[in-house]
Order: sequence, then C-alpha cells, then structure tokens
Amino acid sequence: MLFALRHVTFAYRRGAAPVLHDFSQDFPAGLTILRGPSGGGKSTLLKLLAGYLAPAAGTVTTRHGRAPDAAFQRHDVGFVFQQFNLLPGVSLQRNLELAGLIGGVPPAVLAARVQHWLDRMGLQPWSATRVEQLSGGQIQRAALARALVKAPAVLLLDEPTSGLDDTNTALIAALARDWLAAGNSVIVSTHDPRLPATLGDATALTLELPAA
Ligand SMILES: Nc1ncnc2c1ncn2[C@@H]1O[C@H](COP(=O)(O)OP(=O)(O)OP(=O)(O)O)[C@@H](O)[C@H]1O
Repeated sequence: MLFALRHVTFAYRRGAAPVLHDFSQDFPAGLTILRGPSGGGKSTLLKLLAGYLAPAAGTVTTRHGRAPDAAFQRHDVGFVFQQFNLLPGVSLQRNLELAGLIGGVPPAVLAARVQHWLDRMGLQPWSATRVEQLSGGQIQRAALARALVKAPAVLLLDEPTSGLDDTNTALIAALARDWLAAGNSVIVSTHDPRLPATLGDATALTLELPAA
C-alpha cells in the first residue's frame, strides 16, 4: 500500500470545522484521481499524504510503515503545488538543480537529469530565465520538471493542468503516464475533465471528496 489513512481528522484552526473528519482510505500504488468540489479538501489531503500537514487525530502511514517525515518528503515525494512554489530570483535551471540536490540526486548525474527534464518539457530555451519572467504555462511545466528531477516514487499533483491549453495538458498527461508506466505512483487532484481520459489508466482509483 502506498498510503493508509486511518480516522484522519484535520482542521486548519482549533475549533474550526474540520476539512477532513474521521477519514479512512487506502491508496494503492499506481494512479489515484482526487475529485470533488472546490474547497472539498483535495489540496489538504495531498499535503497530509506528503506530511506537509499533520492530522489532529488519526494516522497517515506511508509504504515505509511510518508517518511521512522530512526524509520521505526529500526523497520519495515530488509535489507540484497549486501555487507552484518555484524559487524566485534564480534561473529555471538552478531551480531544478537545487531541487535535485535537496532530493539527494548524486551530483554526477544531476546536470544530465536537469537537461533531460528541460528538454522533455520544452523548456530548454528558458533554462537561464529567472522564474518570475516565465509565462503561466511555462511555470506549470517547470514545477512538474522540478518535481521529477529527483525521480520520486510518488508524484503528488495539485490541479496540474488548470488554466492550461490542450497542448500543454497533453504534455503533462503524457509525462504522468510515462511515470506510471515506469512503476511509480501518481496522485492527482483535478477538476479538469480532459485529464482522467488522457491519463487513460483503467486501474485508476477515483476518490470523490464530499462538499465541505
Ligand atoms: N492555509 C489555510 N488556512 C485556513 N484554511 C484553509 C487553508 N487552506 C485551505 N483552507 C480551507 O480548507 C478547505 C479545503 O481547502 P482545499 O484547498 O484543501 O480544497 P480543494 O478541494 O483543494 O479546493 P480547490 O479545488 O478549490 O483547490 C477550504 O474551505 C479552504 O478555505
């Protein structure tokens, strides 16, 4: 099992209505698609899986049999946030290099790995560009490239294609498909009706989160 959640309750503030209440769910390896209304808790759930948020009650267990910790975040998880969280003021290439270094990619293979993802994402012309000068679509592809540089076993994607045109959506779907085909796992939250079809994995688990 990739993740097991047991009786998870989470609220952003003490006393506030919980986003998740007594939520239990197994996440098998492979593809999981999180759907549900805006504000339903998809991003929150992804952050609980990665260990960026901790439940107030209940447990999140990774395939290592432990709660997700800093080592798990560094080595096992590639997270594409809705806000992308690229490091401003430095180049796209440097963003990818830093992510690889933090993720434990051996320096000997790092440069080639970074070039591979810049090429694959069609971002090579902007490798020296500071990220705040990229377009929205370029930033979205850059965030995915940055998540993939460290070759994470689990890719957590939060609305990775929102606002993207069909070409860029197809590019991101193809990447996710390849990542799955290589034996890795992808958990994706999405409203995008194009995405489940283009991911084309009949074994996908689809979770519908209820309205908050
Ligand atoms: N940092 C935060 N502090 C307080 N409340 C938050 C925070 N982040 C999210 N929330 C609230 O938690 C609830 C769930 O939000 P979440 O972002 O997980 O939903 P979502 O399903 O990902 O929504 P969307 O599809 O619009 O991205 C919402 O009511 C939201 O307002």
